This record gives sequence, structure tokens and C-alpha cells, in this order.
Amino acid sequence: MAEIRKLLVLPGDHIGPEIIAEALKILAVLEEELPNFKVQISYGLIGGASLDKTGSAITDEVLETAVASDAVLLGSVGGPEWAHVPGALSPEKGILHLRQRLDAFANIRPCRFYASSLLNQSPLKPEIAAGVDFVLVRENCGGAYFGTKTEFEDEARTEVERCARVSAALARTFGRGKNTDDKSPAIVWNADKANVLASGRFWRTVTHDIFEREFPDIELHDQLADSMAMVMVKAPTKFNGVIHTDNTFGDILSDISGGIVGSLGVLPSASVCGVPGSEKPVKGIYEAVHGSAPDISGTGQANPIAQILSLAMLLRYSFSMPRQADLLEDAVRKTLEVREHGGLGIRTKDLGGSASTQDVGDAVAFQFRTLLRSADIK
Ligand SMILES: NC(=O)c1ccc[n+]([C@@H]2O[C@H](COP(=O)([O-])OP(=O)(O)OC[C@H]3O[C@@H](n4cnc5c(N)ncnc54)[C@H](O)[C@@H]3O)[C@@H](O)[C@H]2O)c1
Ligand SMILES: CC(C)[C@H](C(=O)O)[C@@H](O)C(=O)O
Ligand SMILES: [Mg+2]
Repeated sequence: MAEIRKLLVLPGDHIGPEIIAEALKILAVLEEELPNFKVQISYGLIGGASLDKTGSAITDEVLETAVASDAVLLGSVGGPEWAHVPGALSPEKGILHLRQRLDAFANIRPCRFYASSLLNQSPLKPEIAAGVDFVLVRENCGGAYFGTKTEFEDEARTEVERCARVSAALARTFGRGKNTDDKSPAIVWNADKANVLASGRFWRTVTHDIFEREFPDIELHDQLADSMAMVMVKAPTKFNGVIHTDNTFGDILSDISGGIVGSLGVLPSASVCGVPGSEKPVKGIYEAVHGSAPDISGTGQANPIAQILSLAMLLRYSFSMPRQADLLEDAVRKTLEVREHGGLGIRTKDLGGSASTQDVGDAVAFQFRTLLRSADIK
């Protein structure tokens, strides 16, 4: 009998609903092609859309639906029309409440070129950007984002430790990059400000304790977060492997990764509520790294790839469908890659193309269907 997965979809504001519509085409393909795949989708409001309708950036009802779901597919929120709203009510608070309510404590943000010819889109020299392949793991429910200082050291320790376990688990499967043959020991780059912040010293001590105790096979290196920002631009492949960092530095460093690949429109993310890759699927929130891009909403220029790749992460981590996740990434590669390299060269404007949001979504969905059929996955 088919297992029914529960998914909550929160489209959000501006380009959020536009790119969510394209990700939903992929789910439709899965339902059509796999007789045993059934997903029960609920829809809810978040961000400005929720604020306008309910007076709150996310309601308790939506939060409880999220708790009862296997995963949340989230668009993006915010925009200038809500700039006057007091901070406590802002659209962005909807996301923070959701992360906190689900205790989605680790935010996984990969950075790589999903098609080799996309290297041309990087503002960096090709010899500097080529081969960049890291995954940033950002602590997602603590730090400066969540107001009051944690009074209890044990609580703060647990926050760092559980995030470190996610960084370590990813490092073990990911080594020094997904597409590399480098068989050196897995590597984790810890980014903090232990030189000035007491919280940074605490973060570093707890991180080192847990790696020594539980993951002695993994190389752990420290890098101050500010100098990491500089090296990430000058020599980004240095960090191939996993970057382990706190909420604020993770937010900033992950937008720098968008600069490396030339557009935020291709960077996915997963905020997970457990260690992925362990026996059980983990619950999670799957959203692009980018925001609601009010400057291009309604123009058909929004790139849906980050949202579609976030769905691939959802299939891998929350639905235990790694083969389908790989095929979806292959479908993305084929869609974006230039014709000379056997691809279709269908790209939105941010990647130098002229295709619309829908053109790209349709092309990925078509490729995905073809790949599923040829892989004979039922
Ligand atoms: N997860 C989220 O919902 C999230 C994340 C970041 C920012 N925000 C919010 O989004 C709003 C806008 O923020 P911002 O302009 O600083 O950042 P942004 O990420 O929305 O946009 C930055 C730049 O990248 C471009 N861009 C972003 N996504 C793109 C896509 N899919 N395709 C093509 N181009 C894309 C935009 O057009 C813009 O020029 C703010 O209200 C902010 O708080 C929300
Ligand atoms: C919208 C905002 C709350 C969010 C954050 O700061 O975490 C965003 O910038 C992100 O990177 O997911
Ligand atoms: Mg951000």
C-alpha cells in the first residue's frame, strides 16, 4: 500500500508563489510516474500574505499543521510594502517562528555549480571558482536571531552539539565535495569569532569537544568568520567540504556563496529537525537561500531552480527518496547546461538566459519525467 506523505506548502510573498508553482510541477510528475508515491498537500499563508489576512506573519493553526506534516516546502517572504511593520510582526518573523516551532535546528546550504558551463556566470575568474563544492551548515534556532541570551549553559551547549552532529554526518558522506575524487579525510571548517566574542569562544570549545569525542576521523579546522568571508571570494575551493557556523555568520556566508555562483537563484536550503542520513527520515523546511526578490516579482524572470533543488533536498532527507533526488538534480543540470555540453541551455535572465520561470520549470519537469522512466523507478 502506498505510504501517504504529508506536505505543507507555504508560498509566501512576491516571487515565492511563482517559484513554488514550478516545484509543485515536479511533485505532480512523481505522483503520475510512481504509483506508490502519494502526497497529501496542505496550503497555508506565511509572511506578508499572512500578515495582511490574519494580522500575524504565521498563525498557530499553520504552525500546528507544520508540526503534523512530514515536511514544509516554503517560498520566500517579505517586501517593501511591509517595511513599516514593527519588527515583532514583520513577515520575516513568520520564518523564524516556523524554524523555532519545528526546532529545525540545522540549516544546510550547499554551494556548487549544478552545471559545468554555469562557471561562466561567476563574477570570479574561472580558475578561482572552478570546482567550488561546499555545504554550509548553519545553526538555525539560536544565536543573535533568537533574542534573549540563553541563561543555561547546558541548553546552549546542546544547540552547538546537535548542529555539529549534522556537520559531521554531512562531512562523512560528502568528504571534500560531492564531485571530487579526493579521498583525503572528511573536513569541517568551523567559522566563528572566538577572537572577540565570548559566545564565539564557547562555540569553538563545544565544537572541538564534540569532534574529538565523537568524530575523531574528521579533520576540523578553525577559521575566523570575517577572514572566511574574504577567502571565500579569493579562493573558495579552500572550503570544499563542510562549513560549520552559527546563525548570523551562516546567513551572511551563504549569501556570499550566491555571489560565487553568480546568482542566488540556484542555491537551495534545508532546515532539518534531526541528523540527516540516520535511519529515519528527518522532518524539515525546504526553502531557497534567496528572498522574495520584489524587484523582479511579476516579471516572469524569477529563477525557480533554487526552489526545485530545495525540493530535491526534501526528497532526500524527509521522504527517503535519494535516487529520485539525484535524478531531479540531473534534470536541473540537463536543463541549464549549454547545448555544446549536451544540455538544453534553458535559463532565466539571472543566468544569462531569456527563458521564463515557467519555461524553466516545464523543462525540468519534462527532463525529470524522462529520467524517471529511463531509470525504471516505480
Ligand atoms: N527565505 C526568505 O523568505 C528570505 C530570505 C532572504 C530575504 N528575505 C526577504 O526578501 C526581501 C527582499 O530581500 P533582498 O532583496 O535583500 O534579497 P533577495 O534575495 O530577495 O534578492 C537579492 C537579489 O537577488 C535576486 N534574486 C533573488 N532570488 C532570485 C531568483 N530566484 N531569481 C532571480 N533573481 C533572484 C533579486 O532579484 C535581487 O536582485 C526582504 O524582505 C528580505 O527580508 C526573505
Ligand atoms: C528572511 C530571514 C529571516 C532569513 C534569515 O535571516 O535567516 C533569510 O535571510 C535566510 O537566509 O533564510
Ligand atoms: Mg539570508
